[in-house]
Amino acid sequence: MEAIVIEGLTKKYKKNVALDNINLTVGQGEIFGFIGPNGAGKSTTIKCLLDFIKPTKGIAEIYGLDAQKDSESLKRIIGYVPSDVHYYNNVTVEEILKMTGKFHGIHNLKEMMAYYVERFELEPKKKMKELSLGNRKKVAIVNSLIFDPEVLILDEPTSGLDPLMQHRLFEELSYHHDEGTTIFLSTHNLHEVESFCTRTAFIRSGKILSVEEMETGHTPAKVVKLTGAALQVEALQAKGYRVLSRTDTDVSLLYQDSVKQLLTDLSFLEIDDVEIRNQNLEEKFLSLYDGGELHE
Ligand SMILES: Nc1ncnc2c1ncn2[C@@H]1O[C@H](COP(=O)(O)OP(=O)(O)OP(=O)(O)O)[C@@H](O)[C@H]1O
Repeated sequence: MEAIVIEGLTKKYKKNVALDNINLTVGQGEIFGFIGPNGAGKSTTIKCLLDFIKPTKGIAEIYGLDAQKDSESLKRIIGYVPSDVHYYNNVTVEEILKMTGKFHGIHNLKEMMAYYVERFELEPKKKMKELSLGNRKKVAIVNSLIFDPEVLILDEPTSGLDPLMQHRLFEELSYHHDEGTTIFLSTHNLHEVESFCTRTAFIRSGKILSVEEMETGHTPAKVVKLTGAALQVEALQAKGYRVLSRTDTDVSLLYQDSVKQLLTDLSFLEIDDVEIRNQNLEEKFLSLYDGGELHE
């Protein structure tokens, strides 16, 4: 069964189309990255999944349950970390975790609280209003992990965390993923996506531009830099190579096919030097976000 299914999801705020007919599926046990520039529609998608807002059109389902109609049941299986953490000012960290423990019927709450308080260096007696941004984020993280959710929906979970806490968070996420939790991770951090996610959707202006496999085994595009006095690359362009940059003596090309074919194609050129490397996610990200259309 798919863990998350989104079909034709659309959200309009008057004339502003925040989500434009998006389709996505996330498999059970996946770590799915969700990445896009500011205002792309990431939080809107998440808010529809959690029934915080009603979509204008379309369907969002989690484990076969409708995000809107079955939101009460879904709250029992989804752990959520918001991008901005707001709790009542006067409640303490301990009180929040106890409420979560009661709601989810955590039998070993005391033990779990002691574990997570130590892992994330929380001060249980502190009131929320006394906490810094990063410490409030840590409370939300612990609150989402403590009941072993079936699905974790994380909206920029590392923003505000110091590097040690970011590392601890990913250790905990790996543990929960190994236990079978499906993770939906919205982030601006390309490194997190590259090193942690199995697949990633790129969203811009409310539209899904592309969904990429992140796992090893996937052959990334190659960036091929050629040096030579009289480089004739028109034949390569006709074969689908894309010119990324060009000077009198250098040409950088983007190529996505077999390495054997690449070497054959290059053997017909007068080249002084060649450098071949994999396109990294940052370049992929920029090529997807730069300009009005998806470049391929
Ligand atoms: N309550 C609202 N009223 C009107 N427009 C809204 C509202 N909430 C979001 N939007 C608009 O919807 C679009 C998507 O916003 P959203 O918050 O989903 O983006 P995001 O990808 O999460 O951005 P960021 O990375 O900056 O958090 C934006 O154009 C935003 O201005």
